[in-house]
Amino acid sequence: LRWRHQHRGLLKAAQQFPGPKTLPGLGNAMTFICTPEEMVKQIKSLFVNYGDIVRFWLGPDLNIVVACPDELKILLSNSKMSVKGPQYKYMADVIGGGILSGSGPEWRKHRKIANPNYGKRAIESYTHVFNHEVSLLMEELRKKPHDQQFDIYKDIVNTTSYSVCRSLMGLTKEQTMNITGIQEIIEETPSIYEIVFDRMTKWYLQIDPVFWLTSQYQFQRRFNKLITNFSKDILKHRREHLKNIGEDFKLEHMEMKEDGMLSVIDRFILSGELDEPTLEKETFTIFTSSQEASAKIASYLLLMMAYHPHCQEKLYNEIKGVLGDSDRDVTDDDLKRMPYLEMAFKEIVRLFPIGAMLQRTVTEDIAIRSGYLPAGSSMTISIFHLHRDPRFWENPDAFDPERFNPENTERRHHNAYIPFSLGPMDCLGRYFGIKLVKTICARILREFEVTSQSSYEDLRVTICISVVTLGGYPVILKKRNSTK
Ligand code: HEM
Repeated sequence: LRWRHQHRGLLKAAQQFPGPKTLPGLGNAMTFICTPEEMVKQIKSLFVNYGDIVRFWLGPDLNIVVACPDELKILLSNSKMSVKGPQYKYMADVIGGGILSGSGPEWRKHRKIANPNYGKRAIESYTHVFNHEVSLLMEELRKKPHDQQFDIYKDIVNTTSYSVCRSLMGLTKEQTMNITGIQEIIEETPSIYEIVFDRMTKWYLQIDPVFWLTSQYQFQRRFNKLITNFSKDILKHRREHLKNIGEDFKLEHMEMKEDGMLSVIDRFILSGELDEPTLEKETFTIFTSSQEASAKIASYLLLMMAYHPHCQEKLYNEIKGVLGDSDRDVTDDDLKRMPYLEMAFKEIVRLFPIGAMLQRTVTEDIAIRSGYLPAGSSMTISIFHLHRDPRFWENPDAFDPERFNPENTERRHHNAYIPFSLGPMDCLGRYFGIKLVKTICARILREFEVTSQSSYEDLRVTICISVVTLGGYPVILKKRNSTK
């Protein structure tokens, strides 16, 4: 009763918006106690039953789900919207409240320090590292037994992880291979995100004493120790490296707006702004925000090519036209000459977004078309459902890169496509991810024809922070005749 009295303004404001019936204390939290696949349907049914702006309560948190693209663009770009929502707390329990799950002055400071390494010019300087790591991947793929199906994500995630360590984090190949616990971290990261997402969506796991009784909590504790040791090791290497660099060089490169000569970790250390525990968490965040997303998108792209041979043929001809028959490095100029690869990439991040659902805290009342979002509520956006909304996408679940040819792009509702989010908290690593994914896929598809024993109709996906498949990324690689 006291809660109702204290929050009567929020309760009243909630009445502006339609939404499902609530249970005392729980609100609509029970809606999300279901199988992962059911959850995707439950969220869709909210839009179908209640329209573009829907309210639901996760316990005491009022969520207003906005599905109208024009409204979304304005809201995400609004400075009053640069506080991440309460559900990010469960992410912060693992990666800290910094660049990926934090808000306010701390987040702003970290983002500003890291920014120079994510610009286009800095990413250009990573060409050699990306290609070297992909060459090692190609060697592994060539050893795969002929005609045997395997989960390609497991190979690609090593490539993306090592690429990140050797570019954004500044480590040598040898240091990367020997970072404490790197392989365990790579293998267990999907499980930790499952736990985080479970806590975001299951009300009883949000009660700390209940969570502490679970095996998930034990796993999270162990994983957090892995993170600490992993990050300590990386920080040690970078501190040793920085001792041997002149002060003028450091000053000059710290000032640059776009630059890959210092690593992100160097910038965090040199800024002097982060205490040791924060440095450790942020070191892991820089790693995890990039390796997982890039590996997933590359794996989806290859799987979709396996499921859509006519698209693969078109893409193969484009890649072969640019790279010829040799297994040479892929450059930025090469990628610019691959428009179909760009279209395929865009279609992948439409269907399988990395930030499938976002949440922001409304810090002050914000006027919208049909009323206002009250301070203290959360705005929730389902990029997954926006990208499959039949009002904006014909045959929305079908894979069709042609949606992104210039004519169709022109015709489409521009704000209905936000794979990297929008506004001050948009994706920092888009250029990094795009280039790494394209480099991996162009080189694999040039040398191998990709097939699968399953078909697109068999693909089952769910939301677990990003969109994940329930059966991995099962492909068969067959060497093309013309490749050397
Ligand atoms: C390749 C496909 C990728 C997609 C589709 C993607 C998408 C997104 C989205 C939608 C967000 C907003 C998340 C939110 O507000 O909750 C985000 C945030 C972020 N992404 Fe990505 N991402 C990708 C790859 C990467 C890569 C490779 C990196 C790093 C190299 C990266 C680094 C980040 C960071 C640091 C943020 C937090 C930004 C902030 O809050 O200030 N992402 N990404």
